[in-house]
Amino acid sequence: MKKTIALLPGDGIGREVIEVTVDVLKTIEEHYHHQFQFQYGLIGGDAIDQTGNPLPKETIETCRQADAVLLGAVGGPKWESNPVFLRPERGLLAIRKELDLFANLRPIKAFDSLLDSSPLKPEYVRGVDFVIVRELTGGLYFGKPSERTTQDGEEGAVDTLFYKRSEIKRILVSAFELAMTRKKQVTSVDKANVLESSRLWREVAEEVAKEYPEVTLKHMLVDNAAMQLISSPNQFDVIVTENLFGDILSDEASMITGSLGMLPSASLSSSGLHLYEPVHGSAPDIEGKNVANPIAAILSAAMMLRHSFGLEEEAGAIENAVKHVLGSGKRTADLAKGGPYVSTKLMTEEIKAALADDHAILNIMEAYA
Ligand SMILES: NC(=O)C1=CN([C@@H]2O[C@H](COP(=O)(O)OP(=O)(O)OC[C@H]3O[C@@H](n4cnc5c(N)ncnc54)[C@H](O)[C@@H]3O)[C@@H](O)[C@H]2O)C=CC1
Ligand SMILES: CC(C)CC(=O)C(=O)O
Ligand SMILES: [Mg+2]
Repeated sequence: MKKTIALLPGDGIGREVIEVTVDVLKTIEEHYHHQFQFQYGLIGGDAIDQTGNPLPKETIETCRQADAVLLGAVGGPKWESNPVFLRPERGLLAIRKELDLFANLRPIKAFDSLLDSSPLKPEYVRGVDFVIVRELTGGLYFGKPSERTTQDGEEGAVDTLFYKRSEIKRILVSAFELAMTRKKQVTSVDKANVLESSRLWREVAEEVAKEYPEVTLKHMLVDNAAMQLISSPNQFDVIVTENLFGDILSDEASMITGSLGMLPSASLSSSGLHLYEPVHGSAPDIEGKNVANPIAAILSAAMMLRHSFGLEEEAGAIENAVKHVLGSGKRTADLAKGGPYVSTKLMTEEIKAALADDHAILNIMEAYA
């Protein structure tokens, strides 16, 4: 299979994890006889430095001409004093809007071998397998006005949380469709006791639920949801929520798996061009040290192979390789709890070796079938 992949490494550890993820994809290419063409694009602080724009139009063009997009992360202290329109994060928000990537799927799946890496008790973590479906192109991050203002003669600031009915409906439909392929349980998270946007969200959720009689819909207030994620994460199948709540809850939920460095994601659009990105940011505190956990990015690439290219076997092979390496006790620093750990590059080499072994075994089985 021939596919073009747009690569947007971005800043900080985004560059480090994309570099090694490309190595993993090249291993897949070699073993399964595919041809992946990689086209690089600038985004974030890197793009500001080189072009003065956090999302140059050439980057959008590169993405549009690709079959899928793989992104690292953006941001960092170097650009923190930039005016708001020149912040690296603007590039990320802009690409999400530009490509209409409204549905961000963030799977939270606990690996048995990492039960000890989570701060939660193993009995809470074992078997956890749910997906947060985060609305990605609306809500507070895109609301207008978003500015400094004056009220009662005093300086203040305003951000706006606005959702159109159609925006709420399409993300809920995505969540219900996903639930139909899983345990058929949707938990819709909102703050309907306070926010009008949440009351509209609930209304639309009830309407969409009528189209999916096999799916159970539960509403949960976001503060309660934050607590339930820690106290009984096993109750969840599909969580659907608006942009800001999803952002916060998914970082919290990552600790069930042991680290933020474990969570992959897929940002989906109705156009068929999707973007895949680890949930974490550019992690300036560990940048350049070869200690970042590459698994979130590598599993994002697996999601890309499955969702964008239909390469189920290849995606499964990456996931199995990750499982195997973690099962053999290899840990990056974030998972090691002060114990011995391997570098970003070594972890990737282990995953590539497991992929090669897995493939060799498959070849032997085929030969004797
Ligand atoms: N998707 C994106 O591009 C995102 C960008 N950001 C940006 O990243 C910058 C840093 O933000 P933070 O709040 O520090 O969040 P962050 O997600 O970059 O890091 C939070 C903590 O998790 C650790 N961490 C994150 N990913 C890791 C990995 N793969 N392996 C090991 N440890 C990992 C970091 O070392 C840090 O201690 C900011 O400029 C922020 O705006 C933040 C989140 C998402
Ligand atoms: C710039 C932020 C919205 C990025 C982030 O935290 C995320 O998408 O998870
Ligand atoms: Mg976030």
